[in-house]
Amino acid sequence: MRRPIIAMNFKNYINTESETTTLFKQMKQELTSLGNLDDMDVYLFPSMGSLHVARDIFEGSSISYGSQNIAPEKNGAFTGEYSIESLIDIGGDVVEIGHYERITLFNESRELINKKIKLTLENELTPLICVGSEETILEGNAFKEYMQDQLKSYFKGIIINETDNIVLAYEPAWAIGKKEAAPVEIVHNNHRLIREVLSELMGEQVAQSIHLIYGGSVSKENAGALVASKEVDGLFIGRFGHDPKNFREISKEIIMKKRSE
Ligand SMILES: O=C(CO)COP(=O)(O)O
Repeated sequence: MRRPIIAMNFKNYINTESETTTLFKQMKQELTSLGNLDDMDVYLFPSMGSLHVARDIFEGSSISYGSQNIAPEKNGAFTGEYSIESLIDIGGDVVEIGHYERITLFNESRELINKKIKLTLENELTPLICVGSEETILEGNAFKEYMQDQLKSYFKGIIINETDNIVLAYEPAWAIGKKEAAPVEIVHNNHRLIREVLSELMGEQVAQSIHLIYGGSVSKENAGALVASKEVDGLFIGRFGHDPKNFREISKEIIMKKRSE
């Protein structure tokens, strides 16, 4: 059984120590008010300069935190990058890799993403890998072909085991930063197709162990419908989770829908 996931990417929206401290304390309180979350995974990706705040507030709780990016190697000459050694040192256990903004704004190649996935798995952390970030709406065979190509290059030379904790976040570029999320039918169908591709590449058993979540303009209004499919293991929240009350509502939808399956 795959564990349901509540994930949130803060990008560079909330950056100061005081803002982050206030927000994280409120979010922790809101999540606590939802009861025991031992059957869920909560992954938060603060703005990189605020990781120490996440450590101070979430260490020892069931809320995990991680970095929005890492250097492709453990250490060395990578000016301006964040080392996985720092993340491990600060108690992080999840790494976001290959977000659409990393690809378009910072020219990340598939080869580089492949190295980051390898490094994360070698260090026994959880990679949360963004996929499907194409600019145009792709469905059916066109989407499947895109995914075959992307996943082949992302996992090149990597042997995946059922016991590895891997999360793929389907984040179509055309639904990021918008008013509305991708239509529910497209999300559910494309998740099914991603799983088919994973099965072809890695075998059914391994494919079934990989988590698939959706991201792109997730809100308290659309969260319930988006997670109402066994193919969707959770959501990757952005802007519409900045208000702790909205974050609570979105989390509640995920918890309710996944527990009732
Ligand atoms: O990119 C996202 C999560 O990684 C989604 O962001 P928005 O929800 O703000 O569109």
